[in-house]
Amino acid sequence: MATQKGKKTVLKFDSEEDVSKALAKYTAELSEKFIKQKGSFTVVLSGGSLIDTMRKLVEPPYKDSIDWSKWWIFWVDERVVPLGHDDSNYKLASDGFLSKVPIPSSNIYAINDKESPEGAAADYEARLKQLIESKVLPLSAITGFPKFDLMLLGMGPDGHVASLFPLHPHRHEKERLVTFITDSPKPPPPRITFTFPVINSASEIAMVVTGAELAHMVDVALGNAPPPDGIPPPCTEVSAEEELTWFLDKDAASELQTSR
Ligand SMILES: O=C1O[C@H](COP(=O)(O)O)[C@@H](O)[C@H](O)[C@H]1O
Repeated sequence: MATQKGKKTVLKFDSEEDVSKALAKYTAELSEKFIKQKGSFTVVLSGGSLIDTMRKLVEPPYKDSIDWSKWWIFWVDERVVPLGHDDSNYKLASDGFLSKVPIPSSNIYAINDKESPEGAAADYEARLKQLIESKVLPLSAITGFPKFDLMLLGMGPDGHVASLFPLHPHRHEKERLVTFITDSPKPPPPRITFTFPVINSASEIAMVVTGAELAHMVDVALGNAPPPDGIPPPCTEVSAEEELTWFLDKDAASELQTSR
């Protein structure tokens, strides 16, 4: 069971465009803070709508002011398909974000797409462990799991985060850093995903949620509505060591507003 260790902040914006602007400012400020503190910035991406909402980060003034050479990129989840496939979270990020900024390619941790889901999860976990050994990734003093600086998460209408789905037992995984599934309810079925102990060890987490179809689940995630079938969805388990910040547009926050 995740414990709420850090602060939780809910930010509501008039439009998705305003979320995009605020997310860029927030990310740029964290980049500056962590690079000043520790000489690097480790960022974990999701797939889905997040990458488009990150678009303002690759525009002026941030494109030219961020020290991209100090960034390290990881994926909280990935579909086990070739990296050039349209379903690949790597391809999505590569086309919409990574190809536009000078992050060293050796700092970009795509999955090994030649492996099975099980092999790809084991390979990704082993590469994270090497980064722990080489001190690129510190361990959380609270959990002993690797501590990333920033995780940028999205959420599905069923309340899934990463590839941790409501009815899948791997959402309860407590030992592994990275696990896999072969039967995701959302296509494509084979995926790997960070586990909750890793997600919840991050310093900062941004939950970026836009669109009316997610309004009810936002209400559930923030504890204002009961979970469907009495089973709290994965989004209710997210917490960060320093701060969890929800970025919502007016549509995603629409049920919150009416319930107040
Ligand atoms: O399948 C996935 O879905 C979630 C949510 O996507 P969204 O389009 O509703 O924002 C995403 O966060 C995850 O990385 C992805 O693999």
